[in-house]
Amino acid sequence: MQGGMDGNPLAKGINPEDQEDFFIDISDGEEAHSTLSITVVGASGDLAKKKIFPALFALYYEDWLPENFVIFGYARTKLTDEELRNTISGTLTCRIDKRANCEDKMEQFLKRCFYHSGEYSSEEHFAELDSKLKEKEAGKRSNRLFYLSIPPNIFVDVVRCASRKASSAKGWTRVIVEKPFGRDSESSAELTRCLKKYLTEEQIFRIDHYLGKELVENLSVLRFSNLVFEPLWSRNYIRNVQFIFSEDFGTEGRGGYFDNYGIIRDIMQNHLLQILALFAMETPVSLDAEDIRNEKVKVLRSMKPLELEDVIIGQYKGHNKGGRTYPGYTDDSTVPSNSITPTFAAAALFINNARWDGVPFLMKAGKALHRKRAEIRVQFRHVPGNLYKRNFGTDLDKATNELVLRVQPDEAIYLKINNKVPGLGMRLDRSDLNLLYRARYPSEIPDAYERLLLDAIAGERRLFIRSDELDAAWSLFTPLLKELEAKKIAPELYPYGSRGPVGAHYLAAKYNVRWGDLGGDDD
Ligand SMILES: NC(=O)C1=CN([C@@H]2O[C@H](COP(=O)(O)OP(=O)(O)OC[C@H]3O[C@@H](n4cnc5c(N)ncnc54)[C@H](OP(=O)(O)O)[C@@H]3O)[C@@H](O)[C@H]2O)C=CC1
Ligand SMILES: O=C1O[C@H](COP(=O)(O)O)[C@@H](O)[C@H](O)[C@H]1O
Repeated sequence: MQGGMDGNPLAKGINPEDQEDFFIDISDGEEAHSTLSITVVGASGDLAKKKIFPALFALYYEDWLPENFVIFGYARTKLTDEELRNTISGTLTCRIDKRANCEDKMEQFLKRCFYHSGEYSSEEHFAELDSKLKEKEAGKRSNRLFYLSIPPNIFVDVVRCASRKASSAKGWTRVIVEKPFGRDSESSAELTRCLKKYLTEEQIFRIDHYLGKELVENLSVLRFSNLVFEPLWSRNYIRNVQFIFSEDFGTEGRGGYFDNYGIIRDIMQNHLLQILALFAMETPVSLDAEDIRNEKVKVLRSMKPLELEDVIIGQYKGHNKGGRTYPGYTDDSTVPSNSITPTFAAAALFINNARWDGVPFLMKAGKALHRKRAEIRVQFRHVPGNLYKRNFGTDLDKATNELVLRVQPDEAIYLKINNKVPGLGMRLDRSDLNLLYRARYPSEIPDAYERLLLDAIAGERRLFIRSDELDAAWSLFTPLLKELEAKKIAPELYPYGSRGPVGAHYLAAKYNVRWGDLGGDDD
């Protein structure tokens, strides 16, 4: 395997118009003689329909894909090429939908989409796929990307078959692996060991789609390119940092998967921890993938593994509201009725290094809560000897600055500041300096999967998880997960659509923290 197209046009700030040149320049001058084949394994599934095909179409629509490309769907379900195309065009909803010529572009895109039905552990079926790929590649140098959008228990079978029978003979072969990467340190290490029998680390692209979200990508820009923020980024000025994920729906349809994992593995150990590592890392030597990932690993290794006392867990229960019945987690037919799997968790984490000593990093993640939201909240310390102290009464917390990065929905960055209310008196007000993306930037925000697919095609690994990062992440959570399971700790129940278990408030209060998303002025 070798990387032909190194560097990401997006990351390097290259305009879409210059993109053809970009690919030609760095892919050894053979664009016209090379092809890109993308095989979506598990093409009949939910993620493929919801995210992967729409992202590929958006990339095609905006001319980010190279001139010669084909897309194959692979799964056991028997489908014709036409049926796959109908599924793609029928279910496709993405940001491009309302653009000019969308239908024509879709028609052209669908002509590049094909399907092969096969078993996941059959080398013979992957050899058949290889023949079809070769036919489309027509003797050109071929780069092949496999996207494993399948349950993890079949990752290794697919990688074995694909690497033995369908890897590229003349170009690179890369594999995007969806989460979950194991259930704990041991199973994750075993998965990595098995994958590495067939692939090098450079060929494995472990995806965490939160790293592809616009605001997460912007986190480093905000910090490292603004003098007003970088000097404040430490225990000297920051009192606590909060990483919050909430969904206003339950496990609907994914209960079978979810019950085996729970919210800590589903959201905290990966999405929230990855954001935390990006937030807290030291300045990397450069923007190179290895330099960034080196710094993230250092942060993760500086953290104290979670203990039971640092965590509270919850599970949503059914209830009636406004004449509507909301199901509880265990009402889901794919979930055991006595399940104690957490659908909510809050945790306090600490980084034992000079920059962050003593600063609580709080995480909160839950399903079936009162709203859908993902955000990073940075609460700053009090102003020492604040001249206006008496204007805030006894509640000094109301006078502290807070920086909020709203990852979704309605992306925004805002800073809560104290301001004088205009008028003759001296009344202070907490106001927002607000950068609301939809007001500032007219263009739609690309979906995370677009960015990540493009990165994988370009061989840019910055936003993918390296195996040592994964080990470090699991080391933090594995002892806690084992203890929760061994002791069969029952989650605190919370009503579907509520703000979650009260325990989350007590946990925060233990560290003198208030959740910024609840009870505040932007709640
Ligand atoms: N859906 C989502 O929102 C998200 C999903 N993911 C991850 O992405 C991957 C794909 O997710 P999703 O599309 O929801 O998964 P699905 O359960 O829809 O599975 C994808 C395809 O895999 C095949 N499959 C399913 N179960 C089995 C099985 N037990 N044995 C063999 N094949 C099976 C089916 O295809 P066929 O029967 O045709 O072979 C199915 O269409 C998973 O690893 C998931 O954890 C990650 C983030 C979000
Ligand atoms: O990885 C996952 O993410 C989704 C939430 O993703 P988002 O981009 O819609 O915020 C979550 O619903 C799912 O449980 C989890 O596996």
